[in-house]
Amino acid sequence: MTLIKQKQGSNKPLRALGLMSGTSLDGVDAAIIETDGVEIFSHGPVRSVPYEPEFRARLREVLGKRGAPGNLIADFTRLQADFVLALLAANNLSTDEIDLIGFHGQTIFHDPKNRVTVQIGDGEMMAELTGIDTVAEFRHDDVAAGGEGAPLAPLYHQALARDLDGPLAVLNLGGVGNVTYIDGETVLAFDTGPANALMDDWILRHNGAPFDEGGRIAASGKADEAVLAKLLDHPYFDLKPPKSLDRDQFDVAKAISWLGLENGAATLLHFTSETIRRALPHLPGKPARWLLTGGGRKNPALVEAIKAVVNVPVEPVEAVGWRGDDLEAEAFAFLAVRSRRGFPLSLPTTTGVPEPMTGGHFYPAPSGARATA
Ligand SMILES: Nc1ncnc2c1ncn2[C@@H]1O[C@H](COP(=O)(O)OP(=O)(O)OP(=O)(O)O)[C@@H](O)[C@H]1O
Ligand SMILES: CC(=O)N[C@H]1[C@@H]2OC[C@@H](O2)[C@@H](O)[C@@H]1O[C@H](C)C(=O)O
Repeated sequence: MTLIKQKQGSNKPLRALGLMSGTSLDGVDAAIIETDGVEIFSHGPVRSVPYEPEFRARLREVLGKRGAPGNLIADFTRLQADFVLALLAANNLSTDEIDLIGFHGQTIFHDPKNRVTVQIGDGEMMAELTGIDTVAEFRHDDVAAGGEGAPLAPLYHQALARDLDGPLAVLNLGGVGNVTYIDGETVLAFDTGPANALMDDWILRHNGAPFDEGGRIAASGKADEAVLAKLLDHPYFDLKPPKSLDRDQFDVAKAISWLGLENGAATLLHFTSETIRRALPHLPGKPARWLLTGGGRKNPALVEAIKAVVNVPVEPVEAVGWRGDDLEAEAFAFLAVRSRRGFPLSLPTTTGVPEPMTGGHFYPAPSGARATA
């Protein structure tokens, strides 16, 4: 990466490393950026590592629970700390060249209406193991203040989009889907519905693969219209934003159980694209363009179905030079810097907090504890 010379002053850019483990449970992503919390000055090295099936199963076991065994939290944190050190070593960076880690952790439970959101991961241990100052627990304060606690990437989307013409929609197709509508200073966001999680679960159960590569299985089937209508008959889609979802909030197992592999996959894929149709009336205007991020943008069958729904250009975020595999890790690097600077992480229009709010908990690295990378 080309590292810019750091500006002096209170808002000098920091070199931050974001760590994201998303609802797909597919693995962990890390990305380094340089930012002052407003502008992004450079995009640095990235790294992704898939979880071993056994580790994924351990995470899956605690989904929907309000806590996790201490040894899982410690193993999860250690794995991510080792991953940070490996990323630095691979890029000849030492730990003292990184100012801050933004450690999202793994969401295992999300119930903002009852003011609870649980991300496992131990920020203090991360700071100790890496020797790098760490910000964690990004969603807690938002939820405690009555916000949804999610999505949090929208302010990063807005920062990235500052030179692009609006109105545009950034659609993240992860385990859960979330959209950010941006038009100048207007930014509005919410979770659209399930994106890949239900499809992944279906494929895993039926043929043991982690996901439907290229959407090929779904493309070889036919969506069952009656089942689709039943799935879409859910109060979530009529709720006005802000709104957010837990990974497993849609229990579709019974409705689709009798469908075969291909038709079940096709039905779930169209369920995802139809959730976008249901999102349209909640946007403040009609986006002139949709930019897709997250793993679902690599599923051509899903992308085609979304194109048919929105009827304006739909492109991967790479079309505007962003990094679709790394955007969320970058977002938590960005948010970590904003947290240190006391800048808002969320707005009434992104999570429903009563007023723009900062958040995140700071864990300073113990002095003299710089790990060798
Ligand atoms: N080549 C591909 N073909 C089809 N689907 C793919 C492909 N690559 C990734 N995906 C889908 O994308 C998912 C991973 O997406 P991503 O990494 O954006 O999720 P995440 O970050 O865990 O989720 P979230 O944004 O909800 O936290 C995979 O589980 C899979 O369903
Ligand atoms: C509670 C939680 O972890 N939500 C995730 C999830 O995954 C996608 C969607 O649901 C989004 O709301 C959020 O993640 C992204 C990174 C966000 O906060 O912007």
